[in-house]
Amino acid sequence: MKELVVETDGLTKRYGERLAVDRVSMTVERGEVYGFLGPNGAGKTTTLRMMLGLIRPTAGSASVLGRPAGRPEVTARIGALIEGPGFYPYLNGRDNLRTMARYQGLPNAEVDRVLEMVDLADRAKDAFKGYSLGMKQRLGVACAMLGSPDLLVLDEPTNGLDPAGMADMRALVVALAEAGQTVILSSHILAEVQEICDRVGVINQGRLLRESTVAELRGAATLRIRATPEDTALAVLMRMAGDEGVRRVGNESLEVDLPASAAPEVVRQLVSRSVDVHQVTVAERSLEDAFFEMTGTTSTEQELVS
Ligand SMILES: Nc1ncnc2c1ncn2[C@@H]1O[C@H](COP(=O)(O)OP(=O)(O)OP(=O)(O)O)[C@@H](O)[C@H]1O
Repeated sequence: MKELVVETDGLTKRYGERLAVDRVSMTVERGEVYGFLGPNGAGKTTTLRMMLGLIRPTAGSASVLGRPAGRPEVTARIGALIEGPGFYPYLNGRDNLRTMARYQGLPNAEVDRVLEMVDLADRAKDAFKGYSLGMKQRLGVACAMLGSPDLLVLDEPTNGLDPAGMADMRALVVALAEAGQTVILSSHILAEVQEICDRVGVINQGRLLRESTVAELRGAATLRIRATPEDTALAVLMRMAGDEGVRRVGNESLEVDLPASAAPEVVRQLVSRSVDVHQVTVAERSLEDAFFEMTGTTSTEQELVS
């Protein structure tokens, strides 16, 4: 069985009348990149803060590494980048990290290790204030990685970055994941989560709507086929995918509930019945489609960016 690094049970946070987090029960397994996905104000940061023991839940519980969240020995095993780290602007990157490392009783060699990891070793002697936003964020991740934490929590790590900075940050998370690091990454950017996460928790208005792998969330792929005569094509496809497994899409295409791997056999069967196959494409739902289906809202209403 997979080891759970995080497990929350009915985790709830109320601010006066506002229910910021509403009975969230989620799990994060060791070694995975968990995408915590939801629009602005959904309750992501509040949930993460409870996991880190920065705020207390109104009800429910969070356990991290098998212990109640907030215990000092647990917090010491988590590296977090939440709401931008506070660095000294006139100190260089390395000295900023050395200050943090000293505070945690870590040697200077550990600073050099994490600087390499985030690809900032070459710029380590430059003053922090001269760094680009992307470099500042990467230094924040380096800081969170000091002491090799069991869990890395990144709250909207690409927020405010330009496309190149975002790509760098995504590559960094992928590299960390490949090195076996467990990561929770919150984001409102669906395409980003789809690209780098193993599993996703979708949160909206404080409620966890779904927790699953990206593939499960998107559902099975379907085949889109344009073939004539359509009636014969329909009969062949229904024999292969069942009556319920074939639909007309638009004027000319048929959608079939079969995986991409079935495409060659589908074409063979159609051709053997003298059907002309004009086009076969694999139609995959994006995470964005799945999200909107779940929440029943449009991107403008949800302030989601993809
Ligand atoms: N300290 C607080 N006092 C009162 N309300 C709060 C507080 N912190 C958060 N909230 C409210 O709780 C809800 C959830 O906020 P939270 O910051 O957790 O959302 P989020 O998903 O992280 O959003 P974002 O992507 O904008 O950071 C919001 O309605 C927010 O206004």
